[in-house]
Amino acid sequence: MGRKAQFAEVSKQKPGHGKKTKKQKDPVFPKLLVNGQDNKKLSRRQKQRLAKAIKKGRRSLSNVEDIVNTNAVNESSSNDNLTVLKNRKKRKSGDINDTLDENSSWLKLKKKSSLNKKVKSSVDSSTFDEWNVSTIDTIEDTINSTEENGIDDSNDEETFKISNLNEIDGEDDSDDDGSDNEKDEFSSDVSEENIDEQNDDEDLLPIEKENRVLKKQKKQEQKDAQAELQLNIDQQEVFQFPSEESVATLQDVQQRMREVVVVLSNFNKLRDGIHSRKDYIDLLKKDICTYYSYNDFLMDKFMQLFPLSELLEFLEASEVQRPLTIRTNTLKTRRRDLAQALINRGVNLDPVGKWSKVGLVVYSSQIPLGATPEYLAGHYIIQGASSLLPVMALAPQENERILDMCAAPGGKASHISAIIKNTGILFANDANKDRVKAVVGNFHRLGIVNSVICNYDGRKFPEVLKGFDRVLLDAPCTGTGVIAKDPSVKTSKDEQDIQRCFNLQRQLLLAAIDCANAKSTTGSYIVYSTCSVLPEENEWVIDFALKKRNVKLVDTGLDFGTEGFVHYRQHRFHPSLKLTRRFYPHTHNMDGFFVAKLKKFSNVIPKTSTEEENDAEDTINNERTQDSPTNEINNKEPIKKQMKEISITKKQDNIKLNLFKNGSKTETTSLALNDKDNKLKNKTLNKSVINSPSNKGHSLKKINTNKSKSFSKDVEQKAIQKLKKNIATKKKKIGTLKKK
Ligand SMILES: C[S@@+](CC[C@H](N)C(=O)[O-])C[C@H]1O[C@@H](n2cnc3c(N)ncnc32)[C@H](O)[C@@H]1O
Repeated sequence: MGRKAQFAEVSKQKPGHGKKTKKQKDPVFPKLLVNGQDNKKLSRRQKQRLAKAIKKGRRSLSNVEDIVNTNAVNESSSNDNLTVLKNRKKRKSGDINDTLDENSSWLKLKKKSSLNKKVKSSVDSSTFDEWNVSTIDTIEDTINSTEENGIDDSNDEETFKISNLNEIDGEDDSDDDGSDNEKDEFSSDVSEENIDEQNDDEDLLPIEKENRVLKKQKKQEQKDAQAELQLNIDQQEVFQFPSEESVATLQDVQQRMREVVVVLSNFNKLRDGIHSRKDYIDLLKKDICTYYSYNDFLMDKFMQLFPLSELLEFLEASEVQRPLTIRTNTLKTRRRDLAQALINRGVNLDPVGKWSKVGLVVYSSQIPLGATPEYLAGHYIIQGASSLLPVMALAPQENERILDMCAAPGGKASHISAIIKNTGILFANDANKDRVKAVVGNFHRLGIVNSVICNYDGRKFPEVLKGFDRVLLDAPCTGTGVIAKDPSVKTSKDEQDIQRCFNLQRQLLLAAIDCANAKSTTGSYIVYSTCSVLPEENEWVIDFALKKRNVKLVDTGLDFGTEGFVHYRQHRFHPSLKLTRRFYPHTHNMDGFFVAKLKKFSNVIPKTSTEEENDAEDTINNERTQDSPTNEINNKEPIKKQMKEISITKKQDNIKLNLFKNGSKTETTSLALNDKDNKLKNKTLNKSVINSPSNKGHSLKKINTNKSKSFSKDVEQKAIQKLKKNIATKKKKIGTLKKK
């Protein structure tokens, strides 16, 4: 039964009836079995499998011995094997001619192929027994000599022996045809590896596979680094400015961005001599906007905020979503138990960092994290790592009265409740009715029972309720720190949005301060936070509050993050602003965030500021206030004009004297130096102190000559005259100093 081997030469296969007979050839047995000869050459795959199998020690010793025997070489005894090994070593060291061993009659090595070297090196470093090593070499040498000497396969005995080995191994060669043999080259290490890996992959544990992937990545990184190095070398040549007509692909744009950054980093040396620094910066800005899809306005803002190299890092990080994090609800479970429960469900997670005891970072999950039984039971809430920071800074205490002024959807508010263990009372407020519903849902799920959820405009909250021990203001903002989450920010923001935001933020912050009780025995702290990286929405707002209320900045208690700005471009903020904290996606691997902690030391609201607050409220309808940051930052014309009106002296003697002259004399507002000898001013001009960091010991008092009814016209005139005199003397002094 079955098909019979055709020992006679059959030139053509006869077509049969069935499918099998059409496809399958008659079995062919090695010719050696018939007449001791075989002209079948080994395919590359066969050779690889052979070498690998031996290397792995898969083949039994006897099989290999058989092969060696059939090679007609006297290597059956262990002594002989030793000899082969010795010869191999000698060949390596060049002590003997490659063909001086007993195989010299057929083993003629001219040069070693890459595979040969590769297998040898890997075998050398392995722990396989020496016998196998020598055998591999012998066989590989056979392969190489066969190929490289171009020995006629049909007459070659050893070739048969290797093919024989394949048959012993029982491997199916049906996929190896003649064309395979023609392509038989051992030149590409990479393809070798790939094939090796494919074969090996089946045997590997998942962790080993991951390790392999990591190694691959490392290799790729090395290659990239090399390419970058080359790029840097190339960039030593002068960068060619693109012509206006030239059309660039996205790749060209990316390359050009890097090149321009390099030129700008060493401008004098690397510039082309034709274009100015501004030309380069403009080109870079244009390219960045094209590449990352930002509008000009926001890119200007970021370019003012970050040095160029950091800017690219920030933009790159803003393209990638931050790792998903969850917060353990300690009202219901412990982090360890939650982690274990989620791991059991196939979630791959870790603690978020040493700085948090409740955060877990989730690398991968086989189930949606918003639908696990643990989630539904309220054991955790999905919350960005940076969202934990403001509540940590607030450090709420049990039994306190706490207000979260902008609470929806309730992530931070529920964190507060968990920390104070459902004691005291938490007011969770939000102006948006629909979003308040989310607070209700979350609080139910998380088991929060100490809260009052309300729906007021935060600016009006002091009229509703005051006297809180702590207030959290997680203010609405432009969201420039969370671009990865909401890429629409890239193109949707303009100057008006920022202005609208910081006006609202300033008013909300003043209201939050007014809600706090300075006489609280446990607190009287206000934490202000935003997910924006723009100073207009952060330092600027805090600086404003420092001037308008009896508050001071205190340490946030967060031991990481970068310090807030004290200087930003031409602007100077109160020095204590370095106590605030900034977080960036590119440096802290979390959303861009800002956190400031204020302590209220008096419930008295400085009187003069009410008028300005009203002014600020007016600006919510898109009017610009005098100290509007965007006004000063973006509109260079008003700054110059203002400077001309205000600036009288600067720096040299560390005193700033400012005089406002807006139109007619009746509108005049003046700022005068509060010198000790200036009794006139001390007596009459007891208005709010302006906390300018540049005052350095001198306080400036504000005189509103028009509105102040407390002093006579006479005193008013005297004050102005004395002030003018002072200014003249200062000017003179400065003039002489400058001359010197
Ligand atoms: C950044 S979100 C707050 C996120 C919240 N703290 C949390 O952790 O889940 C800002 C919130 O401020 C609210 N909001 C905007 N204007 C407000 C106002 N005038 N008074 C109170 N809340 C306001 C928005 O509805 C929004 O829910």
